[in-house]
Amino acid sequence: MTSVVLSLGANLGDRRAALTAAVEAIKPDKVSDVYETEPWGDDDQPTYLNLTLIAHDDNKSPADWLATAAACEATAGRVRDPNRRWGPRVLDVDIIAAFDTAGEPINSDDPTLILPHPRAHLRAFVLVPWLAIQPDAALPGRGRVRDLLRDTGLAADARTLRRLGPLKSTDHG
Ligand SMILES: Nc1ncnc2c1ncn2[C@@H]1O[C@H](COP(=O)(O)OP(=O)(O)OP(=O)(O)O)[C@@H](O)[C@H]1O
Ligand SMILES: Nc1nc2c(c(=O)[nH]1)N=C(CO)CN2
Repeated sequence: MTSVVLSLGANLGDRRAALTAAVEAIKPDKVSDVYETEPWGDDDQPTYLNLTLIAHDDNKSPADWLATAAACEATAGRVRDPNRRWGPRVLDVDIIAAFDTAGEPINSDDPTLILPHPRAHLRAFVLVPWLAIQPDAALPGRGRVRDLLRDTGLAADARTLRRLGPLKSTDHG
């Protein structure tokens, strides 16, 4: 069995619909509220809706989770622009961390699936929602999420996130 922490983001089209369809497909154990977040890495694009979730599956390997992520992105109609890194997208599903049955982190340096996600510790839009659903969350190799948000340059970024409430809520964009 693996459990995974996934970060979902959308900043094109019906952002909430894309997130909803993915969450329904993934059937997570816990889902954070939705946050509206400023674009990270490439400023010239619309704001994102982001959430973080925790899921488990007795039969899935990390590679199977990556296939699930890709299937959700394809269903949402994601088209990749090979010339633009961190550009806008209808849906992005990143695997932040994976854990085995004993709760031990699964590490990978295979470029098709790097675990834990190599940029997760730089992204308040991943860590703030994660901490909200798991107060003792720890990013393997980086320490407690609570400490990362308090002790690194992320604290300022964290304050720019706008919490919109649960995904199923009908208010907001
Ligand atoms: N932990 C991971 N989660 C998701 N994809 C990963 C991971 N590690 C490596 N990849 C690979 O990265 C490739 C590019 O992913 P993607 O286009 O979503 O990157 P990105 O979201 O633009 O940037 P970033 O990787 O910084 O989030 C994927 O096809 C996948 O094979
Ligand atoms: N706020 C925000 N910025 C991003 C996001 C995202 O999900 N949210 N995803 C990116 C590609 O991984 C690039 N930048």
